[in-house]
Amino acid sequence: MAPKKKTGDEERRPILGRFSHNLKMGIVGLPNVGKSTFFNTISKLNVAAENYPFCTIEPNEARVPLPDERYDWLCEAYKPVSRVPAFLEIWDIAGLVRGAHEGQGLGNAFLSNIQAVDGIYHMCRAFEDDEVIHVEGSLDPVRDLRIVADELRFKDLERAQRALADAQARLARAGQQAPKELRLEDETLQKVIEILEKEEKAIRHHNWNNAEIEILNRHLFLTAKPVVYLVNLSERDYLRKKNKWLLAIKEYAGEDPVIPFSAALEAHLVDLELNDGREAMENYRSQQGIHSALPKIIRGGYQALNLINFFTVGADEVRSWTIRRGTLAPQAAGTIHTDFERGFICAEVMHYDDLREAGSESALKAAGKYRQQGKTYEVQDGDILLIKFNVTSQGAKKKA
Ligand SMILES: Nc1ncnc2c1ncn2[C@@H]1O[C@H](COP(=O)(O)OP(=O)(O)OP(=O)(O)O)[C@@H](O)[C@H]1O
Ligand SMILES: [Mg+2]
Repeated sequence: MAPKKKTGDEERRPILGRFSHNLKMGIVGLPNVGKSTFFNTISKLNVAAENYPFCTIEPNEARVPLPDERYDWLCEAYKPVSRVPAFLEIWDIAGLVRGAHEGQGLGNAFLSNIQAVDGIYHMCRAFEDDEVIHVEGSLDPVRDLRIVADELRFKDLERAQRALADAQARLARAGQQAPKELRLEDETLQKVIEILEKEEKAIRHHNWNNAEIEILNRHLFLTAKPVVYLVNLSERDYLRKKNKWLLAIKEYAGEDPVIPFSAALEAHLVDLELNDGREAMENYRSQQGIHSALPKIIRGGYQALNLINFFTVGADEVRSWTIRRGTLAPQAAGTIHTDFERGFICAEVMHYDDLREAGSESALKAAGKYRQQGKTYEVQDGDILLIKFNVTSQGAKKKA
């Protein structure tokens, strides 16, 4: 069977956002909705995931292991000396209030934190608790989601207007000689303003063409970032899978994913694991019929950022690597080591699904599913790679 080939230009559509393999999610929402409770819980997952020695990077930055049964299976199959899962980086961001774009609350400092992340966990509060103060005075998650979304939109509008003024000044100076690029920038920014101001829509919800996406990626607007909605429920509502706001929240979210969870319950489970051990926690969980929402939340963030995994396997190490969807084999190899990219010759590729089906590497090879791929191969989620490279004969000379 011919391998899935992806070389045509039509398929290499640019993605909105920064091109990097090191993308971050930020937790955003009104004050007191449960952001830090959630953040502290996921930070502890690092401690709970015994075999990686940490950790919160900064008090408000955490690297969370990606739950992935493919990785677990590979570790079981190869029984390597060392195992390194993939991680998702998550930032806790202080609560935003109405008027932030005009400097209310932490205002611009808050917004620049959002500027630094690539995707947003937009958290809202759907739990009743008279002891926890609500900044807006009453419980209404859809109103709260709108407040935050509007602040981001207003900030984008302000930036787009400034960028447009700048582009138009350059256009005027260039006169007849204005390059096509500059005209396109002008048109795209006008469209951005129309969408934000007239349609009151987020930039990510418009269907942009490739040239426009490239321009937007120079600005990295806040409402262009992917959003995953996290609905923080009471333990009771989460367990009975009922909450009166959920339907309206889903309606508001449209195509963006919505994940109901309970920060209080997740905190409880992680503490149980840290105090009494994993087994005790798992026992409690299965007795009570509780499913943690954390794996879904972490994978949801990963998907929103368009991140995928490839693996390297062997007796020494099984490791899961993170790349952005659309990455070609040499650049994927470069995440392992820059020499691998510089001296890339080819990649030997088997897919996790094929390995799982065949049962062993030799059976997979016998079935003709072990392939050699060149520089134009787009790495697929679940590929297992062995990189062939030669630094001395290639890159080193080229560099000289
Ligand atoms: N699902 C829940 N059910 C009940 N109480 C909760 C739930 N989630 C969080 N809380 C409580 O809500 C309060 C506020 O939570 P937290 O400090 O995490 O909010 P925050 O969003 O980080 O606020 P800030 O923006 O001010 O930093 C805490 O007392 C926390 O215990
Ligand atoms: Mg907080």
